[in-house]
Amino acid sequence: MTKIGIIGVGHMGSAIIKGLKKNPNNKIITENPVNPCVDKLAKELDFEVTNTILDFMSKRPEIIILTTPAPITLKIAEELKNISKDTIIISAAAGISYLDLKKQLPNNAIARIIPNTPVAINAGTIGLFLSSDIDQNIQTKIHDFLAQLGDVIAVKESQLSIVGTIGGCGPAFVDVFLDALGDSGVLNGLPRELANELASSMVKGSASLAYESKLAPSLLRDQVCSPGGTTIKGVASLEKNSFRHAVIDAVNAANQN
Ligand SMILES: NC(=O)C1=CN([C@@H]2O[C@H](COP(=O)(O)OP(=O)(O)OC[C@H]3O[C@@H](n4cnc5c(N)ncnc54)[C@H](OP(=O)(O)O)[C@@H]3O)[C@@H](O)[C@H]2O)C=CC1
Ligand SMILES: O=C(O)[C@@H]1CCC=N1
Repeated sequence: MTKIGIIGVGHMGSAIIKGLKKNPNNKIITENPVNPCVDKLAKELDFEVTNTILDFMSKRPEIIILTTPAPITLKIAEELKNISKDTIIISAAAGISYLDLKKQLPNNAIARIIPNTPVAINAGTIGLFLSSDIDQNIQTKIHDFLAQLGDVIAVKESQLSIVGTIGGCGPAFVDVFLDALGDSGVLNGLPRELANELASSMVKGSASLAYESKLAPSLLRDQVCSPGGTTIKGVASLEKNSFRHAVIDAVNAANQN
């Protein structure tokens, strides 16, 4: 049994809990200000809730994941200063540096991650930064622990921001695309539910083909565009409307910390 502590049961914290609960060997203890929604979720998913850091620390979690709003994450880290030095700390707070976290918790192994909401179904993309001063066995333990939530992409800390923007913010950009695809189905007479199912199934399959084949997206696109056919007309329309530039611009806008 691994005792995992989650501080901050909001959107990201909840998604991580859902993913971790698939493994019966994970025992989840959380800390969050009193919130009936968190208590309701705790009943549904069967995890423990505490409302103070002191109470939380008394449960002796082996691994702590910080999914609190970025601006208060260092304050939370400071409140954890009496935690056992063997406790592994994993911060999901975007933009909070390793050195700043290390100043608060100098004796603990600390990892920075940028996960994404698909961790809820163990299909996440998790950008990971591990400092080279962390013992190799602990690095492996952290990597293996996170792998139960999805694909772990280990990078330098300087790369974590863009990795987090594409991997962490990306689901929202894909959701905008899915929503627009659904609208186009409804515009052409499909019921909304069917249109949304069609759109998400198509994106799931296209992403899996790109991921598994490792072919460049431009080659996969060429395989769909029959000469003089319908798809190339749609692709030309996307180009006319600066679709690719809009995507690049969205990532750059989100990546400005
Ligand atoms: N959402 C995402 O997809 C991703 C988020 N992240 C990171 O995760 C973190 C949380 O984001 P997100 O889940 O979206 O935000 P939410 O606002 O949904 O969740 C934040 C949670 O933290 C709780 N909280 C606030 N203050 C405290 C405190 N003092 N002690 C304990 N818990 C507290 C809030 O409680 P309450 O509201 O009940 O008061 C809330 O449940 C951020 O640092 C963000 O950068 C990283 C990658 C992806
Ligand atoms: O919107 C945010 O700030 C967080 C970080 C990555 C995804 N969500």
